[in-house]
Amino acid sequence: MKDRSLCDVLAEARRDGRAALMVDVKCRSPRDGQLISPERLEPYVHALLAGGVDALSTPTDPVYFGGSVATAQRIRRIAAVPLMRKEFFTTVAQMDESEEAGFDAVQLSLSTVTDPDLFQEMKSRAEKLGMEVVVGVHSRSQLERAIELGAVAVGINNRDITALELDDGTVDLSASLMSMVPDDVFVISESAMHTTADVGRVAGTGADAVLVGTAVAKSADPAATAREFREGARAWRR
Ligand SMILES: O=C(O)c1ccccc1NCC(=O)[C@H](O)[C@H](O)COP(=O)(O)O
Repeated sequence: MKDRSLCDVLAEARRDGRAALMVDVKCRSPRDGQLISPERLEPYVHALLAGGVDALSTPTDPVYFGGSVATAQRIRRIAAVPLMRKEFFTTVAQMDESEEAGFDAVQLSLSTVTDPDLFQEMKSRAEKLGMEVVVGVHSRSQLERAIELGAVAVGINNRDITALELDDGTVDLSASLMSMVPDDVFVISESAMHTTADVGRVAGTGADAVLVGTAVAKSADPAATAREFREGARAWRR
């Protein structure tokens, strides 16, 4: 295990009775076009840190999300919080690449890594390299499978990632699946949160973290929005 641990951050939030705030540093979205220009990357990440973000993720896919491993390394250089990689992973070698780039965690989505043997090989390799694996799910059956696979953390994506964000997504999905998750599995609810009320509603279902991308990137004051979302994820749990 690395010094920085996403699960430690989630456990700490759980002990504090709040949901942690994760921000997805997404340079481009298929729905909204460019969100973070290359010259804005470092100021943006500094703003998130100033806003008290607990952990970060970033999609490294260049085609739809405008990301890259090089961009992730720029984030890594300035952010001491846990960093999770999102990607349409296709090879086990990408686990080594993730570790070398400085990621603490990878999200392996059951929607995109559909070959069970490849999924298992990627998971084992990532864990062997000391990274944490978040199993991405988008349905009840995928959540059951994630639990069977011994996931320590699941990312419930409120959007169908295979629709490339052109679906609206709804936090109702996280709300409906929460009761199925055993206590010893951490839950990150991801996507389709636009307001502090959305964040609060998800935190209120018992998620250990909320992961927001677009709403923070589009905000005129990302530090203030991160602060507000973090506070929302705390206040609604009381
Ligand atoms: O979720 C994945 O597995 C994934 C893989 C490759 C590229 C992107 C991926 N996910 C991106 C997202 O799910 C969203 O950007 C993220 O949850 C933030 O969503 P939003 O707040 O709605 O912008």
